Amino acid sequence: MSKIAEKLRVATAKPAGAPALLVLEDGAVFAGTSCGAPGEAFGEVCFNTSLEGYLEIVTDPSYAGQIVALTYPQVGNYGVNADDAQAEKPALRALVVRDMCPTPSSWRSQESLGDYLGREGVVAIEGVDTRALVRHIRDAGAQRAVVSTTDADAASLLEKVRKSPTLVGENQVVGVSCGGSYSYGVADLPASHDFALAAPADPRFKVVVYHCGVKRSILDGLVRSGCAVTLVPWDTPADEVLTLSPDGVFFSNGPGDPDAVDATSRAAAALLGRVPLFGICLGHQMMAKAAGAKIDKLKFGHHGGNHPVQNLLTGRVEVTAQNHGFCPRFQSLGALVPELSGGATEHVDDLREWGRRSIAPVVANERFGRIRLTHVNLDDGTAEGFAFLDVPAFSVQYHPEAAPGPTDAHYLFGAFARLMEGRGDYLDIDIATDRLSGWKFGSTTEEEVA
Ligand SMILES: NC(=O)CC[C@H](N)C(=O)O
Repeated sequence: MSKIAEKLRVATAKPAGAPALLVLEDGAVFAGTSCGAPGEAFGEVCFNTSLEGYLEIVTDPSYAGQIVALTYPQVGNYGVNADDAQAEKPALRALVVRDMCPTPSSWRSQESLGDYLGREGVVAIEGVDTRALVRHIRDAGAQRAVVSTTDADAASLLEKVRKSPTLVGENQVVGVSCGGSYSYGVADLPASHDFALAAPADPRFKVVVYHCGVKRSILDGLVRSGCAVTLVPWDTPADEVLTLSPDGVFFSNGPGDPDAVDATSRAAAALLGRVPLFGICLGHQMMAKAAGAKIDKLKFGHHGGNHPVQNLLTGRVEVTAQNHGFCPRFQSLGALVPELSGGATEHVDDLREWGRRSIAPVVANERFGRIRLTHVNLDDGTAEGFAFLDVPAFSVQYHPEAAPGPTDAHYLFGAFARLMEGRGDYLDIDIATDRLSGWKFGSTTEEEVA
């Protein structure tokens, strides 16, 4: 080694953390070192493929009950800034990375990610071959796992993992919802984000948000589209919400198995047709369940920032942020309406077929009338968006608020505003000229606010 290289090695070497182990329920073992809080944490292991936005991922309440592995190899380079956090506290069980950077460099950094995780009590392991881990999960599927810095015996950890609870059937929303109602408005926007400066001053809509573990960026998206937001707990009865006389109701993202979150889907069923509705991710699943949809569990889910989704109304492909392990099945909502489905009478197994035919198919739902498939995942053909045609409501499985990820789909917040204005063409728009939300395709800040 040259003298310079040796000096560099000494200057950048970090002190080795305590030994740590990641053990999967199928017996796979990954050794590494601790880079967060000491302890032992159980959960379903998944991987997120985003290239940046680790704080947004770590603080996304939808990760409650899960161990998250980041595929980007070096994590923590630009530190942590509280304005980027999606919730006050992280809800994920543990974090797995290849290499944790202890010396962040950014003018926005307030502390290192490792220090943040330690302070928040999140167990984390580094030094894991995350490529091997991802290939393993891709083949074997999502499963229970443990990260431990306190037990060095893989056999003993495996025994504990196999006794730990599964994600399926557990209500994780209870732990990340709010205790009572509160409001969120222009004054609450994160001050260091450019858009906070350009937000509309006078909210035009009163919106109630079912807080199932909502990401702050979703609230920001609603406020930027002219909403004054009141958040209510996940199990608030629909009648209580209606006494607030909202212009619209929003169903938020949230963790865990949607089939374990009955009170929220019951509320969605009671509100459909009585007030305009919009749902994202778990909210999409809640609205679909209200219409009787069956929910599938995906083999290892969609967690990342580059999932291609085709908008069947415009034909355009949006690159989207995603974070879900479950998905409602479009085919379970009802029989096709041939005259609104290009003459088709039979459901197709692979929903990408509708994009090939340039058709946005419609089913007849027993309870709520006609429902249109508006968005499809181009990687695996899963359903990504529904619009009800006979009641004012629509929802998407992916994350238009990004955080982290691309903002191609931010126009959906503007669409919700148009829905609340009673416009039938609220979704049938050209992304490039969507002016209502102030969004200009390709820009990252609010440049024009109508
Ligand atoms: N981000 C979310 O809202 C996730 C929804 C649900 N918990 C799922 O995993 O599918």
